[in-house]
Amino acid sequence: MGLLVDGEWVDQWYDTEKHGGRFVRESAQFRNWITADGSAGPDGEGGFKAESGRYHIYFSYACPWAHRTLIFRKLKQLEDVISASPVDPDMLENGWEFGPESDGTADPLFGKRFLREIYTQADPKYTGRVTVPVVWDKVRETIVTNESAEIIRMLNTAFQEFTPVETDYYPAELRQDIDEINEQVYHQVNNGVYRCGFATSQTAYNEAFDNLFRALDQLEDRLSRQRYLVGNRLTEADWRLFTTLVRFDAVYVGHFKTNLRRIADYPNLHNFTRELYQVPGVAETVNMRHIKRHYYYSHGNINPTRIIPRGPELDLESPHDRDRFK
Ligand SMILES: N[C@@H](CCC(=O)N[C@@H](CS)C(=O)NCC(=O)O)C(=O)O
Repeated sequence: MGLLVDGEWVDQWYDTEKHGGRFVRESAQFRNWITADGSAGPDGEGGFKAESGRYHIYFSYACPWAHRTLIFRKLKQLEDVISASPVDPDMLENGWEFGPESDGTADPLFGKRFLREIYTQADPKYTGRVTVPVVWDKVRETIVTNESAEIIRMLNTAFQEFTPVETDYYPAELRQDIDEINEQVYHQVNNGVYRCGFATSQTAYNEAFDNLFRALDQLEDRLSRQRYLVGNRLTEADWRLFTTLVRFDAVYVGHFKTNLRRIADYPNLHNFTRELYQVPGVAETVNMRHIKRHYYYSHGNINPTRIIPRGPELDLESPHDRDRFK
C-alpha cells in the first residue's frame, strides 16, 4: 500500500504519527461532476455530460465507499449505461491491482496492471492516494471524480434520460436532514471504524471506539422509532450507513477491534441492514468473499498471519421486521 508522489509510486502506510496515532483520511482530489447537460457541478470544471457508454467506474467489492456507487448504479438501473469493473481484493505493496491474481478482473479499458496507472494517465504528476472508486471518462480520457459521496449524487440525478427509475434518493425537501445525519454517520461510523482499526495509539483507538458506539446506540434508538434514517423513505443516508453495517460483523468487529457490540446485537440496526440487503439487486453488490479477503489479507500490519476467519455466520436473508412501521 502506498501513494503517488509527483507521479512516482512510494510504498508507504498511513502516517498516523503526526496526529497522535489517529488515522486522518485525505480528501479526494478529482472533483468534477457529470451533469445532464454537461454544465459544471458544484466543484470542478464542466464538460462531463451524461451519455450512455461514456463513463466507467473502477471499484472494489471490498470497499464501503466504492460499494455505494455500485448500489446506486444498480438501483438506478444504469448497468448498461455506465460500465464498471472491480479491482483485485488484495491491496498490497503496489496498491490496488487489476486481477485476476486472486479474484479480480483485468482492466477492461487499457489492460493496465495497477490502478495507479489510471491515475497517472489522468495526471502524470499526481500526488496523493490511489483510491477506489474512480469514474473514468472514455471521451476526454481522464478521471472525472474519485469521491463516492459525489458520485452517488451524480448517479441519482444526472442520468435520468437513460433510466426508467425515477426514485430520488436525495430529495430537495429532505436535503438538510440528510446532510446532517450523513455528517454524523461519516465521521463516527463510516470513517469511525477505520479510525478504530488504523489507530496506532490506545488513546486514538479509545476515542474512535467510544464515538462509534455512541453513534450506533443513537442510530439504534432512531431506527426503533422510524423505518429509515430520514423521512419515511429510503434515501442516500440509509445507503451510506448500510455499506458499513453490512461489513461490521464480518470484518470490523474482529479486524478493526470494534467489538463492544455486533450489529446482530442491535435489533433495529440488524433488521434495517436486512431490509436494505433484501432490496432487489442489492445482494448481488455484496461480495463477502472479497470483503473479508481484502481487509484480513491486505493489512499485514494489523493481521500479519493473513489468516482469514471462517466465521461468523451472517443472517441477512431472514425476514426483517421493518414493515412494522407504516
Ligand atoms: N473519499 C473517498 C475515499 C475512498 C477510499 O478511501 N477508498 C479506499 C478503499 S476502502 C482506498 O482506495 N484506499 C487506498 C488508500 O488509501 O491508499 C471516497 O469516498 O470515494
